[in-house]
Amino acid sequence: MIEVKNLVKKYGNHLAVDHLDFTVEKGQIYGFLGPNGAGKSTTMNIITGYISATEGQVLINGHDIFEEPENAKKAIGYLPEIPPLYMDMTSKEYLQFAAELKKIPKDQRKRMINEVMELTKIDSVKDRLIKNLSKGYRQRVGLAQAILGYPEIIILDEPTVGLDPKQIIEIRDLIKELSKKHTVILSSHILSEVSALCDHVLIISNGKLVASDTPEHLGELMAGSNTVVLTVKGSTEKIKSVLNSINEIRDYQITKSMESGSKDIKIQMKSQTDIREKLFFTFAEQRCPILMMDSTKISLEDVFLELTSKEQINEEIPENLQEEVEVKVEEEEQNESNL
Ligand SMILES: Nc1ncnc2c1ncn2[C@@H]1O[C@H](COP(=O)(O)OP(=O)(O)OP(=O)(O)O)[C@@H](O)[C@H]1O
Repeated sequence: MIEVKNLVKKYGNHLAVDHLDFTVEKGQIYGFLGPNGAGKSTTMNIITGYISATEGQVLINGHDIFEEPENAKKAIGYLPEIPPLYMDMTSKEYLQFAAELKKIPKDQRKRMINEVMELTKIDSVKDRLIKNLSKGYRQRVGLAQAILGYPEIIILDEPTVGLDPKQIIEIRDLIKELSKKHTVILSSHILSEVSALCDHVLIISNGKLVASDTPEHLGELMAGSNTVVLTVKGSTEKIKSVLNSINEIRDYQITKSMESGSKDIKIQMKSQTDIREKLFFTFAEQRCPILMMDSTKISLEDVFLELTSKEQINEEIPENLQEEVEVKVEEEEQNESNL
């Protein structure tokens, strides 16, 4: 439905979008997530034909947004970060103007405008000048404009920014409702919003796509997901032999504990299996008492931070760290025995 191929956008020397590739399938809500300045708005502005790309291609239902803009844009309704509203028009006048621009047939305009005003709950302010509307209502007018004509794809840049909690809930409910018939792409830096609303998350950092998956799957896949932390009494050698014998363990780090003769261990599992009982019995067999054990699950917030902080993008890092940590522990043990 939307294919973004090798998309690049440079502002002067600044690379705002760095070779993006992704596909958006029909009938789902996609969350475009990233820190400030990551390139979300730039990407959305390119997909919707607002600005040009430096390199790459965007196909909307097979139509190139740059070469066949009319055909491509027909399928898209867009609410930019700052809705392009005309302050001296009333809400209804603005929607009539938008209907003309969208070339909605005259005999359908009135009905469609009434429907979107009802959907976005702006009926009560339809005759008020936009400049006299609150931010929340202006946002709704922008949204009404985006869904006018029922385009297949609705793209919303930060749709709930500046709204009060009640309005946020209403707009989210509306987005859910829209997703029954439309494909929705929304950008946000509110993680709970993306978690709650989206079927699929695209995480962008420094113009690059760093993850593309369901919110649940992202949590499971990340290092640290389904993590168990323990404090165990025993030598590093014995602890390692126990940990190496458990297949479900993907990765672990051992550090010196505050408790004398003990080690702190952080374990990442390969899957969502609960291995706490197995750990208990295997350490017990080796006569290594577990002094503390706790399991944690990763949130989308952790995934976001991990993926968007430059230092940790490389998945190799945990393994390298593990080696460093192990060497450190061994050195410390050596020092202890020398004393
Ligand atoms: N017209 C422009 N001229 C020069 N640089 C720009 C322009 N528009 C955006 N940028 C820069 O490109 C980068 C990406 O900006 P963009 O607005 O796409 O990010 P964003 O992810 O939408 O951020 P935010 O969440 O803050 O809106 C930023 O570093 C920004 O300063």
